[in-house]
Amino acid sequence: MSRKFSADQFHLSTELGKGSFGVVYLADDLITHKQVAIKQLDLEQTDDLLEVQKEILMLSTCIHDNITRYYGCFIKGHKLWIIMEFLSLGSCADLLTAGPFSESIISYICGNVLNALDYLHDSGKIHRDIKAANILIGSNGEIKLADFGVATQLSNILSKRLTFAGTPYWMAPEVIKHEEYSFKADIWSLGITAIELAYGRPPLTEFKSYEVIFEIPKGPSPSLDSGFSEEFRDFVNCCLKMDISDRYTAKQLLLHPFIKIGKKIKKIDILNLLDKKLKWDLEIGKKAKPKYVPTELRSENSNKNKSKSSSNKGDLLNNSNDIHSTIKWDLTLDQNDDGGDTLKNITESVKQLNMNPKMNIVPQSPLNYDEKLKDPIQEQKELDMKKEMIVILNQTFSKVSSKYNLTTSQYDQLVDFENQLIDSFFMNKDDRYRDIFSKFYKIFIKRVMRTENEDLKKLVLPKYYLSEEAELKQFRELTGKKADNKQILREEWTPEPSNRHKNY
Ligand SMILES: Nc1ncnc2c1ncn2[C@@H]1O[C@H](COP(=O)(O)OP(=O)(O)OP(=O)(O)O)[C@@H](O)[C@H]1O
Repeated sequence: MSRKFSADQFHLSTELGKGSFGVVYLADDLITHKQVAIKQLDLEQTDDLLEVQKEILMLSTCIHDNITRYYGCFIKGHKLWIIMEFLSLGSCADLLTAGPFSESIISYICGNVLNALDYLHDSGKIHRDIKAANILIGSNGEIKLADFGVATQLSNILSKRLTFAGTPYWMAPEVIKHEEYSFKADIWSLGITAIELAYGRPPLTEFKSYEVIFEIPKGPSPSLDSGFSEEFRDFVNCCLKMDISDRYTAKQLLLHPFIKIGKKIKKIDILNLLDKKLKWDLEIGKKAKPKYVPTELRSENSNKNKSKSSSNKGDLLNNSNDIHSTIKWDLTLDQNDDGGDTLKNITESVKQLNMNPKMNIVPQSPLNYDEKLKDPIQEQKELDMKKEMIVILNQTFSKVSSKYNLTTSQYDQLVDFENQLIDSFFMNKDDRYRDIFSKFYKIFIKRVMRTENEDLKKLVLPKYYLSEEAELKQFRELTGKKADNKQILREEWTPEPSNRHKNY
């Protein structure tokens, strides 16, 4: 029997994550005293909502150990609230940010997802959106599929007003070609997900999402490189057969030798993924997720409190808490279950990191990228880049030291700073980690440019940025137009951009 819900019975707290269509929050159910996850979707068109509600009602009858429970849904204001089981370790995609998974963990995850798919396919249902972001992990290491059906219904509705609905990297060729497709489309997506878990991203990410829809049907099927075991490579090949009739079923894949490898996985192995993720978040200085702010409070919060990327305009207050509050929150959640020992380990490692912020923890992916880099041309390229960076740093150093007459301690500190810069780009040769550092610099500079604390701005930003920011401000005031980047400014403001540039 389905329960009736109302918004008043839920106390929403931290944001758990964002998807294409909405935001997911952790909430306390004040009636059952249990924690649930609530997905809030901004829906402007209410005419299709009945369909979505029916779909979720159907989902709530879907009960399986490897499928996230959907308890029900209701509409509040212009939002649809979907109430579901809370899985405290989040999604595989969340944990994957700290590095690819080992083969045995991938086998364990695939085995569990296959159990869910076998159940769904036997009952005539297709998931349609298998990917790491839709595989959730509970505090006991349990693996559960989420977003089943809901995503499809909603994307149908939302695509009427959005140009972009979903991401095609996991889509089977027959789905892209709009051919008739069956439950075998889920098997293709599982194969792509297995590759995603092994490399940290699905195949073909070098293409934009609108380009990839032409690439997938062309073939050949993606595959794993020879660094992986024979069993794993064969498993992926069985999932990724272009010809649907050759593609294995969930039942057949459950008997595949690769799936046996995951049977020895223990809860601690899964919890270690969380440990690694927490360390990684700490390493990159990830901030706590924003707290939920009820709609009624929105008007009291000025525009500057808006989360820019959120589709729920004005919903979120930027949280001033630092990373430690996230970690504390994560740990308290799990303290109620029987994972005591592992949690102690996590607490200890986090404590150590807090006491010694200089402790050098660089998250290592299970794949050794140094090992993988055997190509001599690539190695030479690496060496050349490093040499060039050192040359540039030395030139910078000598310019700074001659201009500013450094003390011994300033000199030492600059040397440390230089070494850290080199390490951040060359210690780990995986592009994703390097990319994080360059993204970090970019966002940091942008944020400082926007601060109203002029002293801080002057302290951190070079003169070039300060002058440019002043010009942007003047441009906005005079034209009433928003100009957020150099390009717009140059196109609309300066007649001869190249000359202006020479002034700096
Ligand atoms: N039941 C849940 N328990 C815990 N965390 C959840 C739960 N559901 C979702 N999340 C978190 O919220 C994030 C966003 O979920 P959501 O389903 O909205 O989007 P998605 O599946 O990641 O992407 P998309 O909607 O584009 O398919 C997830 O990646 C996960 O971190």
